[in-house]
Amino acid sequence: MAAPTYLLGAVQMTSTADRSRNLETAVRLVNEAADLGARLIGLPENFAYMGPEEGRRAGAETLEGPTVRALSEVARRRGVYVLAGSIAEKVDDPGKTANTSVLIADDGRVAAAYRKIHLFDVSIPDGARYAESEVVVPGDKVVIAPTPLGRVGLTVCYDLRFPELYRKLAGLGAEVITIPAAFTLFTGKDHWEVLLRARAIENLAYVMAPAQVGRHSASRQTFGNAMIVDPWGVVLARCPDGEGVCVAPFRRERLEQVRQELPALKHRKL
Ligand SMILES: O=C(O)CNC(=O)[C@H](CS)NC(=O)CCC(=O)C(=O)O
Repeated sequence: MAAPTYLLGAVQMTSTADRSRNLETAVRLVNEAADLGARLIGLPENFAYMGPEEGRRAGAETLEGPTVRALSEVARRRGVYVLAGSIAEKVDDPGKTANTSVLIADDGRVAAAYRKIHLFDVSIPDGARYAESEVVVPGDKVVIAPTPLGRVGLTVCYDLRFPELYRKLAGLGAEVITIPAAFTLFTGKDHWEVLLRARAIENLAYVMAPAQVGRHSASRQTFGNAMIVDPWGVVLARCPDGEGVCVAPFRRERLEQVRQELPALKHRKL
């Protein structure tokens, strides 16, 4: 029987090219969220490394690598689920990696892994150019993880702009949708909250969105505003600027009430 109520936790951090500091910060903030009572705790996209491309590829790991292992240890020790927002996962193509979100269970085992499907190939009007598909292989699988905390649907960052992925997750029974991100400041200031709340409202699900924040290098600045949104679209918790965590309750009764009062998922025609 799935837990009726528990706390979700979203981490906000400023990852850089300093891997050991990033991992130290990630572990510290997961522990902080666990201290606050959170049982499903998410880290942002690329929490382990944000820096020059060569360094990202050089540090690519498998799901048995040191980054996931370190977080598995925390998950097991604290008895919490940890979403390793995304890591650069080693793939067969030596020039590329996958951008993979890994859900680690409270016994330390990998419960699910999702490879980011939509890659950020965008020239931002502020001058920055992103060409993620030059270095990342896209995933092609929709991933839902049945857990004792509910059915968790995994997505990453730019996926947020593609509602059809979230519809598929809703069809698979998603109750909590995770969206770890490194949204740019430029797009995030206008789009991030609107899109997160829309995904929660239209799919009548909790949304947990850990985020990168602040300045990562001379040319990269992210929006932050890690948040937790309820199935009515209400922002239950939001991180203020800087590194930290925010927590908010998942309540199954609330989820079921909202779905009963507003049965839109049953009214689909297309
Ligand atoms: O580049 C890195 O170091 C880390 N990777 C990212 O930050 C990823 C891929 S480039 N960013 C996004 O998907 C931003 C999406 C976004 O901002 C939007 O949809 O508006």
